[in-house]
Amino acid sequence: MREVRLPRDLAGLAGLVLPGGESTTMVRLMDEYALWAPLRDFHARGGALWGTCAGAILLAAEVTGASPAAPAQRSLGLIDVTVQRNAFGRQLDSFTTPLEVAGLDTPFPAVFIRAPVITHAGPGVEVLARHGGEAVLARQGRVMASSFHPELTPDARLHELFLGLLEQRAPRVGGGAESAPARPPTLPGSA
Ligand SMILES: NC(=O)CC[C@H](N)C(=O)O
Repeated sequence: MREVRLPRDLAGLAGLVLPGGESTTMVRLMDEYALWAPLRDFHARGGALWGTCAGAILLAAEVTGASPAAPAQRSLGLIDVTVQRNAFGRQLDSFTTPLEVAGLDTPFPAVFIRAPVITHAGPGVEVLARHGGEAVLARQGRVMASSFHPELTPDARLHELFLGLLEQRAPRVGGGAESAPARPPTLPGSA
């Protein structure tokens, strides 16, 4: 596992998690570090992607603001969904809830932090969970999008689901682990 900040960091990876944060800032950083084409190429070459919260916003085909007045935002278009940002209100309206997820026997503890919802899913998209009627977890092929933050709970079932996508569908991208640059292990960052 390694942090990906620059296009070259993608070499040798089979999957990529786009974390939560602030998607407007992340769009600017993707411009700054020229990540748009390499990320699309990573997907086209068989890489699996999972976006959580702001990461899900980045993967969506279309992004809308919480109000019609909010400006539209560019996105990668790697999963055929429309995502509405900040759909549950402000930071103070963040919450945790047990979520029924298709394929899991017991509810998943889902942490929503100023989270988006999926307002439209195309025909190729499987909606795996809803909260209050709104889609909050979806998958299309080897791309997953979750409104919530599975990394903030000890429950690893969605991580397992993602790893399953790598094993089943994604050959290693960019020449295999052996040819990836050697790096010291990194601790998870605060982003
Ligand atoms: N927890 C998060 O990732 C919040 C996402 C943030 N509200 C955004 O629109 O980008």
